[in-house]
Amino acid sequence: MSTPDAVTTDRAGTRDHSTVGSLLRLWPYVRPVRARLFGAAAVAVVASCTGLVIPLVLKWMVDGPVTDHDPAGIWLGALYLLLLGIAEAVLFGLRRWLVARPLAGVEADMRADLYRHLQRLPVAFHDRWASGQLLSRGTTDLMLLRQFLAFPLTFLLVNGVTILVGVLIMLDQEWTLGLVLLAPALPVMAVCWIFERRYSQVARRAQDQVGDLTTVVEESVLGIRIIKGFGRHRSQARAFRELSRTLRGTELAKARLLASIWAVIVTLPELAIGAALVLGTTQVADDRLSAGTLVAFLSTALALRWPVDSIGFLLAMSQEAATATERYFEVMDAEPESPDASTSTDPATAADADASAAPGSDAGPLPDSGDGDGDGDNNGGLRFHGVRFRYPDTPADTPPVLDRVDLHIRSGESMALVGATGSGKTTLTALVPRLHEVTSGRITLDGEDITTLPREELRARVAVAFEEPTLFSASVGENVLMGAGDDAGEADLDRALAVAQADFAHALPQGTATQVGEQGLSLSGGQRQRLALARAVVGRPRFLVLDDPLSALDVHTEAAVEAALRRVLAGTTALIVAHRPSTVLLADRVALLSGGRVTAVGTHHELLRTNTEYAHLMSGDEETER
Ligand SMILES: Nc1ncnc2c1ncn2[C@@H]1O[C@H](COP(=O)(O)OP(=O)(O)OP(=O)(O)O)[C@@H](O)[C@H]1O
Repeated sequence: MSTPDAVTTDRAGTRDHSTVGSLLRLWPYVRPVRARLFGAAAVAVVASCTGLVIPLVLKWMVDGPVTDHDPAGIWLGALYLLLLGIAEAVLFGLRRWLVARPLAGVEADMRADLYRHLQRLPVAFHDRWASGQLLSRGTTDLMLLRQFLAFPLTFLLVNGVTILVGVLIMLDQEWTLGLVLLAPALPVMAVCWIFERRYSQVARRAQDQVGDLTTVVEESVLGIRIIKGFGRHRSQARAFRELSRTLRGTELAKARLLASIWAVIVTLPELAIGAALVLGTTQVADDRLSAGTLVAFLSTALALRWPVDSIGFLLAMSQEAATATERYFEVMDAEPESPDASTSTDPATAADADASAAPGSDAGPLPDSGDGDGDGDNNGGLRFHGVRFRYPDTPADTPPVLDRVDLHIRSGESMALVGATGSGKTTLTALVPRLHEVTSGRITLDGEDITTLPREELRARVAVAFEEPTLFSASVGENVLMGAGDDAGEADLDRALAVAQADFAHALPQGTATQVGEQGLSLSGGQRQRLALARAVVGRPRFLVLDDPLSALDVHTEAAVEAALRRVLAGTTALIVAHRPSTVLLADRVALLSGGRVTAVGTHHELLRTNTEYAHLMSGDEETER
């Protein structure tokens, strides 16, 4: 998994879209609600322009009823102003009502798509990406996008139109004063342009740092036992503080940029209004301008203050939304698991596959794997043919983890896989359900190449249980039945629990309906392992791949589990990663993985006699076993 820092620099370096270009990618999600969004924008434009009529009513009042001392006219003018104010408020309320529901829907759809996509991305992607980065994309970034669609998107348009209409009204009132007010337009636009470029970089940095911070929090919560156990809370807190200080620095840089653009955007127009006021007053004194016109002019200028002032933070929010869009699509653009009936999409993988001269490699006939079983049944069971595997992210010149692995587990047989730590046992088991794609060679189930099977079917045939059992926040029963089809019921659950020697589940406070917490933390390691095993067997799989799933069990429970497994799953072909002789003895035969290859296959006792490496690996617990 990448370090948080690596993720930050990595992702920040990928920016090559303009703000508008990035935001346009939201269109497919916005399309279904475009009518409401455009309707809301139109309503907001009308509401905002309604506000601009108020200065015109004021002009009419000053030059008319006020000058003529006509109280009835003044009351009428006041009524107009009241009605205009109410209309403006109602229209803005209507705008909010129009967008609230559809935009919540857009956010929910994008989140659902992200979640669905994450499920379809290969394990290699998840190995590479820090979970906090994914979490922050699914939460903070999507929230920023909804806010952008609800507010800055509309108001950049509304304020633009309002400013345009306001300027036209002012030019119409008195063009000389209008030009004075227009003078700051060019410098303000130049500042906005510079701001947009600078802000985009800091915004990206800040959002990546939020992802890094989320990763640290998540890891600290998940690893709280380790942190406490090793007394690492201080160093963990220090790491968190440092990241959080860095984020604070970035946020302050954002604030500084925002403050400087705000200073320019507010100051220049204010100076222009001041200048127009002086100029207008002299014109009124010289009788070249009516007092009402000056009042209307200045009221319009003041009414435009908010639309102009808000441009700074509307641009900032848009920039953050563009960054959020980029971050969202970085995940969405990642290639999902290669489609069924094909091999890896990794170019290095393809090159390797071409270059491979391994026996049994792609497209050739399936020769005897040379496993020495001599049974003549080449196709039954689970078979590895010249399998070679290198992790996609490792440099091309590093030796592959697995190199020309040939192994045949006969139908109905259980094979233990033994090897030194780091020899690639877990990696080999992950290839069977296609959690990773072989670099070259092939794996067959009853003669069928696994790459020709739809993934769903493959994973229904092959059940897996890993050493580190993950339980979800659901009931015990739901966790176990995850391993079976929708039609599985209580009887299947009870049978699976019995096979996995997990009858303790019935004694839990609410029996199998008891909720187990995040990762089943309320259960012991051995209990969790047994539930994970029950999940693996509940669907009566034809093939079972167990990555040392009994490591947390005592020898007696382990023997009971295996005896039950043998009885109930008589027709199942199993590959079981084993570290202890007690586990190895439960299998029919043992394969030794060494230097990326299967170097010996035989029974436990045969290998003990004939293979020194095996004998060495098995020594230790050996004596207790005999
Ligand atoms: N996602 C990964 N990316 C790159 N290399 C990896 C990845 N996962 C494992 N490796 C490397 O592959 C090699 C084999 O690892 P693997 O987990 O398969 O060994 P193992 O035999 O199961 O070990 P153990 O007995 O300790 O569980 C190791 O050198 C490991 O560092």
